[in-house]
Amino acid sequence: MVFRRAFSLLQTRQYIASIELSHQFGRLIKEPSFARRQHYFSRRSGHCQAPAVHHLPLKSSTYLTKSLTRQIALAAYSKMSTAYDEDNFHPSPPAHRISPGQVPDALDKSLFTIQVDLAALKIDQPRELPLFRKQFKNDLLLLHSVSNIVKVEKEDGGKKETDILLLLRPDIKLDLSGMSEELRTFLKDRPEVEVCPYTLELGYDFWRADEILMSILPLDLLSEVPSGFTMTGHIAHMNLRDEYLPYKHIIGEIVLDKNPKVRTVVNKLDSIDTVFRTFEMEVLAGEPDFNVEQHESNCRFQFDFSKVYWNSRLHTEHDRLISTFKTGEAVCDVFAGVGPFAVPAGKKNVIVLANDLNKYSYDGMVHNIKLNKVEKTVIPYNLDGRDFIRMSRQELKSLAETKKTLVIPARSRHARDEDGKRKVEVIQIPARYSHYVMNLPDSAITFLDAFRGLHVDDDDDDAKLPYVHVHCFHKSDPNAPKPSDDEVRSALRQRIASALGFDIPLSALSFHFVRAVAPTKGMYCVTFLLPKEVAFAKDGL
Ligand SMILES: C[S@@+](CC[C@H](N)C(=O)[O-])C[C@H]1O[C@@H](n2cnc3c(N)ncnc32)[C@H](O)[C@@H]1O
Repeated sequence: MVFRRAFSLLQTRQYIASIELSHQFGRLIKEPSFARRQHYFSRRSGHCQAPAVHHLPLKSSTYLTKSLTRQIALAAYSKMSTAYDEDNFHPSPPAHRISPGQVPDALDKSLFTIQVDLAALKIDQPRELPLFRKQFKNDLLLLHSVSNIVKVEKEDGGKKETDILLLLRPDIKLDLSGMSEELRTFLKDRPEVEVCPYTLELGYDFWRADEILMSILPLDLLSEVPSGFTMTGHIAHMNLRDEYLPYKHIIGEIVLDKNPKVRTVVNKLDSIDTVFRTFEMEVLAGEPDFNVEQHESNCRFQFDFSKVYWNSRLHTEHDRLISTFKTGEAVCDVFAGVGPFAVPAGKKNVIVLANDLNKYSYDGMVHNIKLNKVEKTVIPYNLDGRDFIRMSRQELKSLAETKKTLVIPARSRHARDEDGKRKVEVIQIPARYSHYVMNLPDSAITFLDAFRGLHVDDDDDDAKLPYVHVHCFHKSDPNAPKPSDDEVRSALRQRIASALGFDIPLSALSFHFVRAVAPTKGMYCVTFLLPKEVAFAKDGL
């Protein structure tokens, strides 16, 4: 079947992004997903009027390689030769392409203004406006963030007057051509409703970041316009590819202008630090302020983004694991960062012993424990992960023996008992952990040997052992076919078995795919009950 995909000029730009996305995941693009995307984009943009279409004669089996993606994108974009398409109103800012040698210090925003000549109805009876808008809605200008009602002040013989204009679709002309029969008949019956000219100005504020970037970047850089970023507090964090670096400050300025919540735009300078998972960053635009406040899992986190690890894309993973922890259970968070697992779990009255080797992460965690009032349930440590696992068992045991219970006031001040006193929850401190969380995907598996013999001093060898949630990356060979799920699982099992010094069967492991970090690199969380053979191994510790 021939895969003929029609898409509008406006949608072309979204199309570039969506092809790129699908390409990254190496999927064959199928017609239904395109249809859904088209629907979404046209709804979102509001540019739904009679779209201009370009038929792409692609076969359904066409695999969109990077170069094909670019060719399609450029072919489609080259059709957007004029800033304003007469028949189909999908405006784009005028092109002012800059080259690497001529990058201006700042963007001249006045260059992005276009004027569009429209026909408008002069409404003599303002109370009729709602009626007009309803009855002739298909004849009216429909453009996101632009009102189709305009008030024009004028002076008539020293007297100030205001005309109310209702802007019509751009393909409707002053001679009434292009309008619906209904409106034409109406105007015949109501000669007092005049059709007059109106010049609409669309300036820098109107265009989206990707539209401006499309109009300034060289043609060969249009296939992956870098308007995407990850937000951490007020910081937009970009990951610009080398070819976009000459334009980095202009790109940063546009991102800053177009996203009201962004105060600082940074670019990652080098690959992630191997020990503490932090990275060097450069400020592209805005204030050089790295102290952020981020909200996640109903908690507030404050930290210096330049000194600690934080990834806003992990929030679903944080929530997923936190939802498996039950009130009164004990959790050991080996690589806790500034507390995205530990603090929300503590808020659920889960007892958490949380550790991070990075002094700044540890300080951030201590701060966030206080900020979220979880001092009773979350205990911070600043140790190496292996040492921490080894002492974790004894630490909880002594806590359970010395403190025995935690008395935690109800979070709500309004939760009162019959005597009017604030309600409290009394929690028995367990002697055993229910969960170990190990989110250091690059190397967490290599710490698993620390579990050998961890329970050897236990009196009761039948008591339930903890779940271990170990995060890890799986990298596949970019030149080989994509590995199957079974192949990935088997490879991860082998690494875990070798670190545990125990041939753990595949059936004892459960695998959760967290996210694709790169086309050939996936992040996983592997969960298993600590095997008895490991916990009671005589050769450990
Ligand atoms: C990927 S981050 C995860 C942080 C947090 N759990 C989260 O989900 O966002 C890994 C953390 O492990 C810490 N870390 C790295 N090596 C460590 C080690 N040997 N012992 C303890 N913590 C370590 C880093 O400082 C970093 O905060």
